[in-house]
Amino acid sequence: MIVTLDTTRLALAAACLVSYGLVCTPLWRHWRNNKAQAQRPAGQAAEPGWIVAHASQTGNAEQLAAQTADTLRLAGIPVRLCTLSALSQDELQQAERILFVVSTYGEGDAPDAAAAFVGRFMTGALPLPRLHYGVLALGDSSYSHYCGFGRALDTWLQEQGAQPLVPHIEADCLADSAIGAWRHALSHLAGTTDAPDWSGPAFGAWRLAERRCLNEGSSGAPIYHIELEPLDGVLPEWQSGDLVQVVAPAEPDKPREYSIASIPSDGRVHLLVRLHLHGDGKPEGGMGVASGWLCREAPLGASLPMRLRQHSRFRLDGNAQRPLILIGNGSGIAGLRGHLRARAQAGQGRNWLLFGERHAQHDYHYGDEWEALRAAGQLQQLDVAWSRDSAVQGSAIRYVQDLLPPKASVLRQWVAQGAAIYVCGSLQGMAAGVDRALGDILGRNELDALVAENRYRRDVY
Ligand SMILES: Cc1cc2nc3c(=O)[nH]c(=O)nc-3n(C[C@H](O)[C@H](O)[C@H](O)COP(=O)(O)O)c2cc1C
Repeated sequence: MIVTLDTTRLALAAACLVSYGLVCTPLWRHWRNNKAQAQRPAGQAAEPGWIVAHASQTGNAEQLAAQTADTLRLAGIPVRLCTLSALSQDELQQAERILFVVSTYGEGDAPDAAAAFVGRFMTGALPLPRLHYGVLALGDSSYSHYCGFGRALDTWLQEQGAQPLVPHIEADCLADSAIGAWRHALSHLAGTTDAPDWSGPAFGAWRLAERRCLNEGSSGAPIYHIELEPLDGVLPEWQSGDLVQVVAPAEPDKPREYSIASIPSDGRVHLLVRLHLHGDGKPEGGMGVASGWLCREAPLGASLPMRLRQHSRFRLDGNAQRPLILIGNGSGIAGLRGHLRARAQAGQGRNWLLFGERHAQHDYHYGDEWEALRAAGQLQQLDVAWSRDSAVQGSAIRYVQDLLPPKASVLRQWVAQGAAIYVCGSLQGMAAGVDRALGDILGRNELDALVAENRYRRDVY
């Protein structure tokens, strides 16, 4: 045996030992966890698992939560993946480790799916001394209440005595650096180095095949019907309610999302894009980067990077056989058009469309399609509100939400017959107004029950 007192050699040997330990510890934990799982009698939970809870409106937080859970499972850790509102008081108080992945909506609010959690727990005190937690907050720094809900949740948890496992992480527009930091923290917490690939599907090349302005002469900003086809000719699968992410050349790292207005049998992806005008409302005053490029600057035939994204909370899914009440305004008609086309294809005629815009003469987007569907018995009820026309005529019905109270008894009837309600369009004014009108007509508890049954779905922006 060679014994040395050379300090350099000793330091090197110590460093080797530490590195060896660092490499082995995760492997050992992985092995130990797998072994513990294998030895456990069926049905018996051997060690308290982790919970990964998500609150998501359009699916980003839900997807990241699922990837978080997969990474933990890969490290041999038992995980329960659920929505925030599915957590009971007992679970919260008994749990030792919960990872929260939450987005922010409205003006710093929780997504719809977390409303019950906020109402039940966050308005009061709930001692959580056992709990260790992490928060990944998704948001967009162009909103004034950046990551408002994630921050509020983090503060509330600390006030209840819960201990952060890592400082909360904020992801601005799903920034890679923040998602990377979360993955890194996760690998560290789980003691694993073999995290699965989290990157989304690659952007494909699509051709701008058709574009036409739908509202020439309107006092509102121009709105364009746009059709795109894949350059390689292979149309991907999607369902009505899904979204696309489009990248404009001037902002390659900030994809914009639009609802898909068509179904695969149309052979193309249709979008309805409102041209965003700055300043005085004239294109010379400046246009939105993505909408300006899509609606005006990109020449027909141009190729653009785009990918499709599942929007599970706005799909028909379990509501496909139910009567549908579709409520929207402005460009929100895009997502509703996808559903109406899917329904027509499936031979489901029990549909009721309520739509609001400015002028009957200029802003009845796809009006000929709605009239044709109605004539064919595929749209049982159609109600429209014209905000600028009614102002001139002195009518009480100005916005789409004003259509609801006069139809209260029909609405109750449809809901009693099992109808699902889909709302698509602007958050400001419309979504809150529709929500209030529905609450008044059906009762808040009934509306909350519809949310819980996935029969009240919103795609609002
Ligand atoms: C209508 C609307 C309102 C939003 N409000 C906020 C906000 O107040 N603060 C914020 O940080 N992000 C806000 N966002 C951005 C979302 O949190 C962000 O897009 C997030 O990635 C969505 O994740 P999700 O798909 O899981 O819901 C808003 C997005 C939309 C469409």
